[in-house]
Amino acid sequence: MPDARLHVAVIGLGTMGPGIAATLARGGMGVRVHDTVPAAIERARAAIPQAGSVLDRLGIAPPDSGEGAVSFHEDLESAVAGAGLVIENVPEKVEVKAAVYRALDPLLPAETIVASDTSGIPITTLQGFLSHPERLIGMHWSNPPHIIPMIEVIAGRHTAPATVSFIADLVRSLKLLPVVVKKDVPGFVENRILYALLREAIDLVDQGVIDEEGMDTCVSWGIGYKLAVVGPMRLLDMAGLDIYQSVASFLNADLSDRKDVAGYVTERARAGKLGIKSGEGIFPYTPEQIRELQAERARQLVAVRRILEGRDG
Ligand SMILES: NC(=O)C1=CN([C@@H]2O[C@H](COP(=O)(O)OP(=O)(O)OC[C@H]3O[C@@H](n4cnc5c(N)ncnc54)[C@H](O)[C@@H]3O)[C@@H](O)[C@H]2O)C=CC1
Ligand SMILES: Cc1ncc(C(=O)O)c(C(=O)O)c1O
Repeated sequence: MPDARLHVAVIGLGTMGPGIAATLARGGMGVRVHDTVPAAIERARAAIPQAGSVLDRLGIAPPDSGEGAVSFHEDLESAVAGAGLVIENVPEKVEVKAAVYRALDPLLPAETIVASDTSGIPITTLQGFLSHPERLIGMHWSNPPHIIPMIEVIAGRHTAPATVSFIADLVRSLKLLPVVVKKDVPGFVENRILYALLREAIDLVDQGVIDEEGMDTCVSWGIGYKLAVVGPMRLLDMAGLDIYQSVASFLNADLSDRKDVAGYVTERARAGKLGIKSGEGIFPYTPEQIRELQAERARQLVAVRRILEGRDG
């Protein structure tokens, strides 16, 4: 069972790392953060307290022992020294993660747990790059990680049951929601659902059935809004399995089943249009718009979560 004296190393300080570090520190854990890019470490020095202020608005208080300290490390060795848990948050490329695990191997005792925040690389694949694979596990947070309470916990073929229990208990100790995924399939559960939805959304925009703004309004104020309150399996009962059977009997055959990535995405990515991180993707963003957008999204997500948790409204 993890306790507040646990020291956690967070490796990779891009989109996900700072929010994860802030959440762990608010849980009372000592957190050491590392990135190979000094500028990312410097950005994290501001991003972590910003995430902490959102945790304040969520009403998430530290334990009686107080908030954990966060320290910033340009070298991997000092970041992981004494860590009971290492959370890997480097880019979603097997070779990049493999290089991190090879670098970690000589630095970690055999019992130190390594948790990957991978979006969907099978954990069993990653276990091929780290000694003592029984201590490697998937711990898939969602963006923004300091706000979304659900964390997928995924065992690879070699992950020890005690490792699964440790991570699930740690998530609960943070007052978050662990979901133990029973099979190590690509994309686990959340991203298989999300990527099926995104594939269909992109296809419909690409076909001219709807434009980008209309798509976002349709999904956010329709099914997205409803799914925040009624999960898909309960929704089947709410709509009626007879209705689902009738609609699916003709619709399933018409849904996108493409196996590649749509040109709508690859063309933009090739042009360097990656989204907020590059100032333009599907939509253009000025730095001020990005700040306003991220602040407004945090405000709205906090308000919705407080209502769903029964604390407001
Ligand atoms: N962006 C998202 O919405 C989500 C991403 N994830 C997953 O989390 C992981 C990280 O994703 P992002 O934070 O979005 O990536 P990112 O590209 O924003 O950040 C990755 C960070 O890792 C650093 N890095 C690269 N190689 C490194 C190394 N060898 N050692 C230390 N740091 C290194 C980079 O400098 C960068 O700051 C990926 O596996 C991703 O699939 C999970 C949930 C959501
Ligand atoms: C587009 C996209 N891809 C992956 C993830 C993830 O959860 O890994 C997310 C997310 O919302 O966190 C995402 O939006």
